Amino acid sequence: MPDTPAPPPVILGDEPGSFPHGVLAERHPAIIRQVRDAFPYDRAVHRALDALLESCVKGVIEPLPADAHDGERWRDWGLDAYAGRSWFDVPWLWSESYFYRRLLDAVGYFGTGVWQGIDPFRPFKLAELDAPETDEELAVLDTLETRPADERARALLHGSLWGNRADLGFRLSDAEAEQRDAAPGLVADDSEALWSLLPAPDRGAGTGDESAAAPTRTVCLIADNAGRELIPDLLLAAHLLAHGRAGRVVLQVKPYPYYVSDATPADVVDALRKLTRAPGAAAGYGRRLWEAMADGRLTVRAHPFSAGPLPYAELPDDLRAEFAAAAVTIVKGDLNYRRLVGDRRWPPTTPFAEVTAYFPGPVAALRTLKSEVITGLSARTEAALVAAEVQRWRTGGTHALVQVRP
Ligand SMILES: O=P(O)(O)OC[C@H]1O[C@](O)(CO)[C@@H](O)[C@@H]1O
Repeated sequence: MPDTPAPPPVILGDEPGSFPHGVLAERHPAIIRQVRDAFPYDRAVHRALDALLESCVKGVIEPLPADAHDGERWRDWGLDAYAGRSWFDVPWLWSESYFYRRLLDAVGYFGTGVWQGIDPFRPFKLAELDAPETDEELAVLDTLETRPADERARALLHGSLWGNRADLGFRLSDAEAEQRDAAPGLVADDSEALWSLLPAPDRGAGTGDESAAAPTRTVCLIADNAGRELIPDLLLAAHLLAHGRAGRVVLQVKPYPYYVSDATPADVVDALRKLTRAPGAAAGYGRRLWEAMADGRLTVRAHPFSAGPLPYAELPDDLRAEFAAAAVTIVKGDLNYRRLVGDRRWPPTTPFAEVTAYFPGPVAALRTLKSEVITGLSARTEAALVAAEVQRWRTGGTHALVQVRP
């Protein structure tokens, strides 16, 4: 039996001029500057932010404070092996993730002072939630309500997919991202396979009497960004519950602020309040979601692993069991895609099913492309993308994919 070939190398940020290097050397300092200006932080926080900035650009990975509540966990995740090394010389996935954990330390998020538990990205998240574009997107629901259920389902799935473009970390240092007239190209579309994993629509469902819906299975949704991505995710969840496509939706969010715009439980509540206070059909979605949370059909989880630096191949047993029992686990966004397939230099035509064979249950990725890793493309699609955009299609946020491993 020939040995299984070694996987391609893990992506590092050690190549000046490369995308990962730019994220570590330019985007992270930009995020530190934006966070510093967003709050009336005291001198101690400013000193800590200066030290982190120095460390990011010229220094090495520092260990967590000795009294860090999650020190043991980060040591299990590899901190002892990486402390003392350059941010650019360890797996990019790991160093990027650890940057956000160190940023929370610098602003006193886990401390005992006035900044304890204050999300350093909250101003950016609230500004997005209150932006006119968000109201415009919610107003579309009034029109959508007049369409047949299967058309609504497809529209809400696409809303969840393209909601991933709204990513503050991606935009904070790429201001043109919003203005760029994205040529929204789907580089892979397994949407029909995704729908086939879900129970058939319940004929009586959608009548508002969800109790009529057949007892169906759980859909896990590993969320990504708050605001204009989380709202479409919640709308999709509401539709699945209302139409018998899921008996329960488990929404996995982050236990603390992460990657600027990643959703926390507080962001879920903000999104629900936004919906319930919106005019038109959006308020009905908000009320149904609020009730579903209250009766357990919508469950929100915030597992520590969700804000960790490891690939999903290293899922802890409790999450493995949860995903194994689900009809499908929908994995949202670019970072989750990197964790799902492994942040490696896969040939783009590497089968998605091959790199996700370890995943304990059926899995679907909904992602806009914002980093280099890619799998599951046809040779024809790859050739067309390269001919049109060289390698820009990988990181510009203008292309997306729906990939499924049943
Ligand atoms: O919010 P998303 O879709 O996970 O995107 C986060 C992505 O943005 C970046 O920080 C920069 O593109 C990536 O490193 C990361 O995977």
